[in-house]
Amino acid sequence: MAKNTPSDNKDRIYSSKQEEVRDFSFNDQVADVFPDMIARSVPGYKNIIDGIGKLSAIFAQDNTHIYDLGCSLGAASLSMAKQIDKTGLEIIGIDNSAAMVSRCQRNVNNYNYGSPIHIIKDDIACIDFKPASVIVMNFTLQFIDKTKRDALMMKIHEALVPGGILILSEKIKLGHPKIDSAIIDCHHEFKRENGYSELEIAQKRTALENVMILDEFTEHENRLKAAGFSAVSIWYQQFNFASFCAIKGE
Ligand SMILES: C[S@@+](CC[C@H](N)C(=O)[O-])C[C@H]1O[C@@H](n2cnc3c(N)ncnc32)[C@H](O)[C@@H]1O
Ligand SMILES: O=C(O)C(=O)C[C@]1(C(=O)O)C=C[C@@H](O)C=C1
Repeated sequence: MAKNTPSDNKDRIYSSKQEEVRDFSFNDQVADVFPDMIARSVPGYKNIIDGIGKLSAIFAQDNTHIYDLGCSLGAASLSMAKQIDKTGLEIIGIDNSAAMVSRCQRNVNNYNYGSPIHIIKDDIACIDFKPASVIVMNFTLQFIDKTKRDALMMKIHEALVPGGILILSEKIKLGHPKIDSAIIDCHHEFKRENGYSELEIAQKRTALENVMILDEFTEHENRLKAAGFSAVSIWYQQFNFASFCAIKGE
């Protein structure tokens, strides 16, 4: 197959000028190119996926559930399944995009690691959790209605067993306007270095404007502490992309 054809799964969604840029959605077009899109858009994505596997291997407890909320194509679920060595675990990946869920199910079917992975299509704001030792939200909370975030963190804290961990990765706002602007420039440079044009960067930014609503680290920290988490820490950050871990006290 020729290299630069649309069927090579390379993200070219915003490469042509669009009359009107529609709100970003996790549809078939996005799901088809998602691994390329996220690797070229999120600094440190591969390291974070690997780190989620390593952290979850430390915090997973026998006979509990592991959740991957907003699992997309299952990258975090698969990293955890590969790295966790515990018994009686069930990994549950949940996403409300039909396009993601069907492709994720195929990805999961192609692997056979220790713990079973179940993929469910649902809205994570409405699910009932089973007792969990690890809950992952890798760049998902930023797409959840801001008014629903506090309640979701409380539900997650309640679902965790003592000593359990939430691993939460987010694109964040930096506190100071000058620093925020400089770091956004660094992120755009990262995208340029990964082959995105000015038009692609600008159109994607417009598409995300109403659907991806960012919080500052302090807002995340306050929300997690208010939900009951006893320890909140950043374990990875590159530019305005960070991953936190929050532990439920024993
Ligand atoms: C940036 S992607 C997450 C990437 C993925 N966690 C990974 O590590 O590759 C955000 C995902 O969250 C899902 N999502 C957004 N809102 C959701 C909701 N209310 N319920 C379930 N999934 C949701 C989207 O469909 C999308 O697949
Ligand atoms: O901030 C951007 O420009 C992004 O592309 C970020 C981001 C994300 O953080 O989820 C947005 C949508 C895609 O899922 C991939 C990456």
